[in-house]
Amino acid sequence: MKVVKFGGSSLANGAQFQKVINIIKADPARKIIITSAPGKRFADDFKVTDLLIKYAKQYLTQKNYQPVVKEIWARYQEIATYFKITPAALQPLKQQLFDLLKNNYRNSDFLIAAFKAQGEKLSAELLALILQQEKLPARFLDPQNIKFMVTDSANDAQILPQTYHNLYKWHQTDQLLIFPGFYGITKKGDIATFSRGGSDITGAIWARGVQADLYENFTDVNAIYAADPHIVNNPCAIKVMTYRELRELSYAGFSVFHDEALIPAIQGQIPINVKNTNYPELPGTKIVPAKNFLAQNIVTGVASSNHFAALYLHKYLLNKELGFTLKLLQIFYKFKISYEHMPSGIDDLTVIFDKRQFTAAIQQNMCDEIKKVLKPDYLEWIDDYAIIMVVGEGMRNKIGAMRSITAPLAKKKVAIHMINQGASRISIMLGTKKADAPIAVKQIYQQFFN
Ligand SMILES: Nc1ncnc2c1ncn2[C@@H]1O[C@H](COP(=O)(O)OP(=O)(O)O)[C@@H](O)[C@H]1O
Ligand SMILES: N[C@@H](CC(=O)OP(=O)(O)O)C(=O)O
Repeated sequence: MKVVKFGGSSLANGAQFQKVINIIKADPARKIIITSAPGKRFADDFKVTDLLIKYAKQYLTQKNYQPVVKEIWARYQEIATYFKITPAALQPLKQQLFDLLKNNYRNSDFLIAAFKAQGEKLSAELLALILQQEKLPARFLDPQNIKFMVTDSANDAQILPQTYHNLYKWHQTDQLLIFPGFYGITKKGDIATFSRGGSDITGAIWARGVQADLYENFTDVNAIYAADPHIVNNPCAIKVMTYRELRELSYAGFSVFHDEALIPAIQGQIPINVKNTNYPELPGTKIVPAKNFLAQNIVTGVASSNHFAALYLHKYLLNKELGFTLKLLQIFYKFKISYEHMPSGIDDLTVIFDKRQFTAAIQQNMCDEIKKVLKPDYLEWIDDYAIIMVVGEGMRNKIGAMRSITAPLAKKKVAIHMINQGASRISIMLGTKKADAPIAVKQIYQQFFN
């Protein structure tokens, strides 16, 4: 059996829905279908998820939300009209969207989560209606009814282990199950979403839960490329890569596949195939376990990401000071801040964070407390920070890899603020200024792929 996820670009309008239906019909093994909310139809268009967030915020701030809710419904109406779905069949879907404001929510975070999740729910219900109209044995599954349980974090939930047990019941279904991506239900009964792009995670959870033979992830590119096509023109397509290669590259900027979605796939050892809805006959990219994987190149891909900040601390004899790092981590814990990396020297330490966790106040208070408790000789908050990740199973123990990465950067006068190699044997991480990140990606790509 295959679990198949269609991204927002694959469900953006009626014509895209038709391609999805053709793909479902083409292979009877495609039994469990995960939907995203309709995405952009053209470059300046809006994703339905973003419109739903606007709807929630306008409602919360008592602004006029009528235009945006009409705009959202128009997206579904357009698809329904394409397939000649009757107004009577459509009415319950429309009602849910308008009724969102009538429900009770624990707080504004859970309200936003519930509004946001409605995009994938309406896509799934509409797809089920269309497939039923085509006489296919399709059935919409509600996360509430089947107990797709997640943690209590409104907009950044994690799956609860009991969900895998609840999903296994469906492993031999002879129906076509249509399930909304991106969200689940907390123990208290609220809707909570994964982080943005999280329908990929739902698909991976289902694939592990029913022990699928394959997790197909349909998107709008022919393959995962060796570099982000927004940065490098016409990058090479990757035919096969390992889970951990993609995990590291997704973490550092390959937005085509959510980095957290790799974890259920790895746990269940489910192979993944990323494919293009517009050209389903193409092979796409296969993502497989490292066992028996033979690397074709030294480097598989190079990614960059800008949402980082760094805290640099200098204190003489830091290496001898008992409990220095312990106290530092206790301060992060107090401010509910997780850190990403912590490269260190004898008298220096840099801590790299995902800066989306910070407000100006948290940043200020945390730095003040660090100064008070740890008394560093020097503390600097570095906001202009990007991470470049060069990844490849072929890099393991490869002599000269570091020189091949840094030499082309020197040519373009890109300064490297940090190099981290060691913990992961298949990647090298570099810190640069944000403006240098695309130059660095292009240079490293040229070095290994041209
Ligand atoms: N290395 C990469 N390979 C392929 N696509 C990438 C890469 N890095 C970023 N992308 C972007 O990811 C997009 C697909 O992801 P996403 O927009 O989430 O699709 P979907 O709507 O199918 O969920 C592509 O259109 C491409 O612009
Ligand atoms: N619709 C959600 C979840 C998602 O995964 O979307 P997409 O498949 O379009 O990346 C979002 O925009 O975040």
